Amino acid sequence: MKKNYDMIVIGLGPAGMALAVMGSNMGLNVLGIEKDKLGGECLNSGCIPSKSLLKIASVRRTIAELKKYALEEIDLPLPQKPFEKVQDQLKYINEKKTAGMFDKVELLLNKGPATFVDSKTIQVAGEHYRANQIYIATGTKPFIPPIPGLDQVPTLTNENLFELEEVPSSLFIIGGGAIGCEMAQAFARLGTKVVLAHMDEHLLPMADTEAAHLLEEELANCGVEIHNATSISKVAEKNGSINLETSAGKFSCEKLLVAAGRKPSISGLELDNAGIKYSKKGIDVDDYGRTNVPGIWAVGDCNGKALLSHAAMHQGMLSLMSSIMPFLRPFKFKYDQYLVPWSVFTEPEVAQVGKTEKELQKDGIKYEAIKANYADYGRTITDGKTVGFVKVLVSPFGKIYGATVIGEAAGEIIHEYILAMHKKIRLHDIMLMQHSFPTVALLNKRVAEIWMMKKMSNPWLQRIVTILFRGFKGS
Ligand SMILES: Cc1cc2nc3c(=O)[nH]c(=O)nc-3n(C[C@H](O)[C@H](O)[C@H](O)COP(=O)(O)OP(=O)(O)OC[C@H]3O[C@@H](n4cnc5c(N)ncnc54)[C@H](O)[C@@H]3O)c2cc1C
Ligand SMILES: NC(=O)c1ccc[n+]([C@@H]2O[C@H](COP(=O)([O-])OP(=O)(O)OC[C@H]3O[C@@H](n4cnc5c(N)ncnc54)[C@H](O)[C@@H]3O)[C@@H](O)[C@H]2O)c1
Repeated sequence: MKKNYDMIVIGLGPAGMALAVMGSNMGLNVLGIEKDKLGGECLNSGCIPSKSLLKIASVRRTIAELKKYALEEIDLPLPQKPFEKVQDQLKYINEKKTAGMFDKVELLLNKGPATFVDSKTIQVAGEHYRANQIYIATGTKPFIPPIPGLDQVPTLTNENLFELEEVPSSLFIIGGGAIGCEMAQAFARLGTKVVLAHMDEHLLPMADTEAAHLLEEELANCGVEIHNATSISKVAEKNGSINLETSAGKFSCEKLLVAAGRKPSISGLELDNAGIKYSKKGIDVDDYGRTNVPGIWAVGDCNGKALLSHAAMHQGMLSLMSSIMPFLRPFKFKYDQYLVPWSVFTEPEVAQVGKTEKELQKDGIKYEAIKANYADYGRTITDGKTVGFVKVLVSPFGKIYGATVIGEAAGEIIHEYILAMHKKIRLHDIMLMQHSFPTVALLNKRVAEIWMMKKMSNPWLQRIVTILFRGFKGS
């Protein structure tokens, strides 16, 4: 028997959740299909467990630094089943928070993967379901690089990392992206000897180079051994240890974490049955998230446009709006009309919006880089958080091309620049806006003041100011 719906959503991570919950709240008849757990990778094996582990590790680090805060030093506590704590938190969020959002959605949870029968029909566990609009939101899986021997040894990825029973004595991480950096710091702070190696020139390959170098220094201060621009030629297991041969030397470790990027999770969907086009990068979509087949959309990480939860949710919202409107042109539903910021939750945090210096140089755009340092501000000094800077890339007239923040609360204060760039607010507007003192966000105003003061150091401007000032005083 076929069942008919207004919309079917395949995969209930951030993208699918946004679609299913918003659609059902608009009164549509929605079927949500999830082969595993509600919340997808983000909630179950990505953003949330990684932040939970980072928090435990950060508290341990604070205890190790008690002397810095004029407090008596105490023995550093050993981790007490941190992964159980992480799993308890996931269970709480899943059962008490996420599940309640789906009360108006018909759910097929844990009944098996969805596969396409044709462009309007989906099959789950032998049953057929139909809808005129079908949204694929199946996310990604860890990419395992083709390194000889890697497929013969036990590896950790984000899919099993947070289910460990014990904190390992040593961990080798392949990958210096967001996952590699966050987990390197978390495990090092929990007492693991961590070595991180990756192919790129610096950590967080997409980041501002200066911020990446500062992060590298800070991770090294936590005890992480980092090898940039390193290739790994062989991996093998012997007597319970994993041995690696790399261009930076030979290494041996108890556990090996692979965090070398992602691949789209589309195998098993039988996309060919519906004639949907895809590549290694993901399902092909246009600017609105539409596949080549009318009525079928691919939203979130599975289309390979941006591998971030907030982008996945945003795409879900935009694609749903696009499905409602008969004419798309006048509405701002194109994905690329919106900036995609990102934050990495190490200490110091790293956050970015817009272009980096490298990108502006490549595009031949002239810019000024204005920086305010955390080390020069009373609040960050009293907090003991002096590592970091706010860097804004700006045109001579204050147009903001991009901003990088590295330091305490970077992921929070970057939002001022996201809004500024989104609404075309210039740097002098930020200077003229009062910021509450002594918040970390006041560093954003300080950057704008530094920019303005730099302008005022021009001898011609100084002459004009002097004439005007004296002239008015005299009148
Ligand atoms: C360790 C780690 C930390 C991260 N931290 C952050 C962070 O701090 N901030 C951030 O923005 N992003 C972070 N990310 C990225 C973030 O998790 C993803 O961008 C986000 O989860 C993508 O959402 P999505 O809805 O597109 O897909 P997913 O969350 O991957 O959800 C896809 C869902 O589809 C289901 N599915 C797949 N195939 C089928 C099928 N055939 N039938 C039914 N169901 C199916 C899957 O089971 C899954 O539940 C992190 C990722 C990792 C791995
Ligand atoms: N805080 C966050 O927003 C956050 C946190 C974690 C993950 N994520 C998302 O998850 C995605 C995946 O993260 P990731 O860290 O796995 O990947 P990534 O794409 O960010 O980085 C990949 C890393 O793996 C290295 N690498 C790839 N192949 C290699 C090889 N053969 N040998 C050695 N090194 C190799 C690269 O040099 C690079 O350092 C990211 O795109 C990110 O958007 C976001």
